[in-house]
Amino acid sequence: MAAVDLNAEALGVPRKQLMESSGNAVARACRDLADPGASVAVVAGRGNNGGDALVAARFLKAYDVTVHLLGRPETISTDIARENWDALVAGEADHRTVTDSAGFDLGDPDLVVDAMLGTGVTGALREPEATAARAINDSSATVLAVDVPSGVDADTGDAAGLAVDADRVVTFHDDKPGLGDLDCEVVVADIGIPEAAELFTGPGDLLALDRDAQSHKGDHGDVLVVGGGPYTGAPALAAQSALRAGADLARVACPEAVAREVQGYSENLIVRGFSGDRLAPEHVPDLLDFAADRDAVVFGPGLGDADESLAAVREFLAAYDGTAVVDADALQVVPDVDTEATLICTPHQGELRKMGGETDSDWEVRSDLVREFAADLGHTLLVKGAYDVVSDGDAVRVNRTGNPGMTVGGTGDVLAGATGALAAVLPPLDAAAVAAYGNGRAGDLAAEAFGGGLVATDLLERLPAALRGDEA
Ligand SMILES: NC(=O)C1=CN([C@@H]2O[C@H](COP(=O)(O)OP(=O)(O)OC[C@H]3O[C@@H](n4cnc5c(N)ncnc54)[C@H](O)[C@@H]3O)[C@@H](O)[C@H]2O)[C@@H](O)CC1
Ligand SMILES: [K+]
Repeated sequence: MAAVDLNAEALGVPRKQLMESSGNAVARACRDLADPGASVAVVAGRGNNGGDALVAARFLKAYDVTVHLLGRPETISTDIARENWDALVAGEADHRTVTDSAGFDLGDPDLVVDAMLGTGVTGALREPEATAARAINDSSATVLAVDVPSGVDADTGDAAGLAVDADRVVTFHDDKPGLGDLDCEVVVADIGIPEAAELFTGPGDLLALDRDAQSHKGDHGDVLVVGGGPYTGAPALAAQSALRAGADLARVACPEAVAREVQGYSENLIVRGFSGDRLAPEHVPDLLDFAADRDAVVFGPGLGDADESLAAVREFLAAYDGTAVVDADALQVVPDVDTEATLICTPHQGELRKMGGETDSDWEVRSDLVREFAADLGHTLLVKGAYDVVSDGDAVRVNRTGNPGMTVGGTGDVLAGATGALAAVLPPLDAAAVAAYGNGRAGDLAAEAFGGGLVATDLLERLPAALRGDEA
């Protein structure tokens, strides 16, 4: 929800506007439950859940409304909730502040609006919320809960002890998993979050990358790039990109003949050579051993399309059960390989056709085609284009970052490496979507400096800023 929220904000629909819609939906539910003139007690906490109800109070002119704020106004935790409190006070609405539990008097209302806590609840209800919850549960009033009954965890439905016992819940945007088992009516209100906030990647998607401060080396991915032979820059770019996208370790397995050259691109890479000048089936057993201890493998950069190299990819995937990103020439083996592995395939539209997939110049039509093909394959697809389409066969995400300067060679290798790094820490669909977004943003930052003259290494340098969400 926080991710969708940020994406909506980036689309020009700020949180305060959503709060206004939420408050309006709460007021509508009140009108449903009580006749004009009825007494309504709005019990508001200090977060945005309370803020929703403070807005609702403004929409209930036909009722006898009393607003109880649990806590001192200075402790309201968000600006938008505080602004709505200030508006009620300035408008001389009937309001009280409850600074200790002894001071809470619910009165005898016909309807209670429970807006103490929503999705921001942590742990058991503290005071004065606990006292207020008991008073609400003891009263004979109809109880309308805002978003989720206070004290209930919206994800699990569990309450850490006491929770409000609601007659109805008006929840926002989407059903919450934890509300299913509650013994009350649940109404979902559309609060005007644009569909695009969920479909298109945006800054909210970067929240998935927030790191635990307690993390250790290796927690953020040990990525193996298998490639090189005819080309040496591609595997080096992909592996460096994995590091720039946050992996702790990036290794390259490439033919001995080019290992030195690959290592020469960067001392940050761990390069391991296998015999000869190209990947062949004889290398597979060793590679499988090596890959078993890695978090993700990136197959393809610079590999070429020699028959024996493609046969090796096929053999590898048939025996591998980890996570792999498949790019470039390696893509063509995917449709007829039987594998337990979780694959993220990163074709451009020409490669997609070569795999047997269809495409279309209209991105919406393309989205459906990509979803269907991903479902047929049983793998995640990231199909590159002006609008990148990502699908796991079920959900679809579309990425709009990037620019025409990125048609230069090597940007696909950067994307494949970043996808590998993110696949080590995120589910496949998210990894592909965030990688596409970050890669495109890195390209946009590079275009600011170099326009159509940008090169792939410019993206590498900008990938960390892009994945941090720095403005272009
Ligand atoms: N897109 C969204 O996410 C939207 C969310 N909205 C509302 O925002 C709510 C989430 O707002 P917040 O994140 O501000 O969180 P909440 O308002 O649910 O709770 C945060 C507040 O509760 C306090 N608190 C937490 N646990 C407590 C406990 N056990 N006992 C007592 N106090 C406790 C915190 O200190 C903080 O002041 C949603 O439930 C929904 O009602 C809406 O405004 C519309 C849009
Ligand atoms: K609530």
